[in-house]
Amino acid sequence: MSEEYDPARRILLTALAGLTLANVPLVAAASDNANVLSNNRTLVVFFTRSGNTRVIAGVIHRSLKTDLFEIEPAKPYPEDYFQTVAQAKSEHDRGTLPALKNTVPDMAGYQTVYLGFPVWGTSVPPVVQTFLSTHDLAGKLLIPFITHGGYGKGDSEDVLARLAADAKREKPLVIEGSQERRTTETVTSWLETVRS
Ligand SMILES: Cc1cc2nc3c(=O)[nH]c(=O)nc-3n(C[C@H](O)[C@H](O)[C@H](O)COP(=O)(O)O)c2cc1C
Repeated sequence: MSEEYDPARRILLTALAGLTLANVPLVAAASDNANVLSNNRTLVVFFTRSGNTRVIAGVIHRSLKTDLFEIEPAKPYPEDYFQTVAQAKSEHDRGTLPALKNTVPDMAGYQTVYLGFPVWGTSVPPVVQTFLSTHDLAGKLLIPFITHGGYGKGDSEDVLARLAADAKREKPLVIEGSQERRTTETVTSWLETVRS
């Protein structure tokens, strides 16, 4: 899995900075119909680690008044960035698809699905592949939004074509996001200076 970053690249999503989804209703979490909104035949599904994809999901969710579902693994990824990269690489190399914490209760009720994820190892993260393998998107309009750390969407569209073969697919939004690797390395170096 390639995970080399160019430190000169700009951090994107600054225009969207400050937007969070802290209080939005999630399909999986909603038990009081809080997620029943005016455009409830459209679902925004997303996976995120460091938050970039969540910001975009939130913009779509609020703009279109859709339902919202966060893909989460049953066993969370490590908090440490480098351990997560190692685990993701191992899953990728072995073809492991981690189990989901939750599934969408009524996928049949949605006509349009926006699907957002970060590029991991030049591909679709394994847990997003689990989502695609366990939800029937046949006949639905699938609109991907993909964030990456400067190296583009990789083979994401091929994976979507394979795992959602019977969905109608829209051209994805592909957008560069900030790199947790660079942030981690910068902060770690800074900590060394303030500690001494
Ligand atoms: C495990 C892992 C693998 C990654 N692999 C790539 C990659 O192959 N190419 C790339 O451009 N960025 C890669 N990135 C960076 C993310 O795609 C990028 O920072 C993304 O915007 C993060 O989205 P998020 O904040 O929603 O998690 C990787 C990040 C992680 C954690």
